[in-house]
Amino acid sequence: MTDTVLVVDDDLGIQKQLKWSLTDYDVVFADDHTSAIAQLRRYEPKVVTLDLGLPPDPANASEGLRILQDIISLAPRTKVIVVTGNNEKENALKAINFGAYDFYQKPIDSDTIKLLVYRALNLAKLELENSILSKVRTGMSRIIGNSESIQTVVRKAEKIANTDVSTLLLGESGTGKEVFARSIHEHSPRKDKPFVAINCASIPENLLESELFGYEKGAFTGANKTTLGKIETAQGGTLFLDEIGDMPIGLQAKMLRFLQERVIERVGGRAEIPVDIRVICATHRDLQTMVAEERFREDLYYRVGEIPIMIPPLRDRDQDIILLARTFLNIYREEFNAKAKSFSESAINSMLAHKWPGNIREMQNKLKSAVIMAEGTVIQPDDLGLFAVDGSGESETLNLREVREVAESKAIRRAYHQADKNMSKTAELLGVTRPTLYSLIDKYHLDDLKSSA
Ligand SMILES: Nc1ncnc2c1ncn2[C@@H]1O[C@H](COP(=O)(O)OP(=O)(O)OP(=O)(O)O)[C@@H](O)[C@H]1O
Repeated sequence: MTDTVLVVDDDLGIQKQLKWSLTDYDVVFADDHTSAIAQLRRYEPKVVTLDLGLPPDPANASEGLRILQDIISLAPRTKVIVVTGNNEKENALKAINFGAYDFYQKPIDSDTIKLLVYRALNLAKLELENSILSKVRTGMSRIIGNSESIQTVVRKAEKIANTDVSTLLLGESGTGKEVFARSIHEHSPRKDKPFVAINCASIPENLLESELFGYEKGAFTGANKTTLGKIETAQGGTLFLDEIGDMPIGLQAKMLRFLQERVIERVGGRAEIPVDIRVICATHRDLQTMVAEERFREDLYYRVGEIPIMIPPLRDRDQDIILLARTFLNIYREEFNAKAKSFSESAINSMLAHKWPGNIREMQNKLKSAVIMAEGTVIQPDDLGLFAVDGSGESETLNLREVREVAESKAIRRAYHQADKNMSKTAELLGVTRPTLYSLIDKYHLDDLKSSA
């Protein structure tokens, strides 16, 4: 089948020229926003050439950039080659920043454009193949993210999915611990059996035992019938104990026995009931410190954490921030039938600069309200409740103290990752002493750097 190339240009002469140059392809045309989007939907071209100077604003690039953003948000895999006039380098760079594949300047040279289209098409095909392959290969499709940090964790999770070792998922709130637990279950031999989740922090202490272990009729006032606990209902499958660090110390001994001997007794019962389940635990607490402070049993700590997995915070996942934001934008746009379709450059920069203390859950909340609140089709930093920042990640504020804080925090974070989280090396890279580094970390509340030091 011949590949289709969409040419968006209002100049008939150029349309003709491109048609003659691109004889190996089916070339279809559009000359404004509406027809461009209609052709995109109809032909789903892998490659688009787009003139930036289009009506109603042919002298500027605004309409072209708007079309570009819409193409990228509707069909992110499309390779858009932007055509600009002379001396429009700034717009060309802007376009690349918005996700254009490449640009070239008029006048059009037949051989150059042929080569560009050929290469763009090859790349688009390769990416498509790769994405199909990687879906088959990794399968953990619930987990969105291409960054090295998240892919490393996915690979670990895939390896342990086939085993029955107890896994302890560590990470800040909202980083996706439950998503990982479910994915591990779905990729394990237990996948056709139940996945049962219980949050130890959300159930009052006096109820947690019966919730987990079940109870016999008459075990306590109100126990009218024998009731299975979460552990028994997970029989054959996986039990996910979220916020294990919040388990009362009194219950930890009973938990340990269940994990060691794989038998339980219901509350008020005597019979030992054998259970065959995989256990995955999670916590955002520092269990090692809790062990040192005798708030968490050491033997239980080793039992639940045979293999600990650290899920990185969102701020350490590079471009995944944008990938996730685009994904949630598409989901919420459909859910709320809203018109917001893309992000302004400043919104993208502000998301990349934000620390995301609430991680992916915070991003979901911010995007939901931005999609609902945005006035136009393009989401601005304001809609997200974020400060506008420019391309270098610097805050637009003129307050020198804030400017310094943003710049220094960013440099510290970069050095820290470049130094592989080694504090001495980080200090060296920054040209400060270790004590100075620690005091800056305190001053700017970069707490996550401190805890993993
Ligand atoms: N990589 C990801 N791709 C897509 N969605 C994700 C990803 N990680 C998390 N989410 C979504 O983010 C939300 C929070 O994830 P989840 O509940 O798993 O986090 P958590 O670490 O268990 O949080 P908490 O510690 O507060 O319980 C969920 O709606 C989840 O679907």
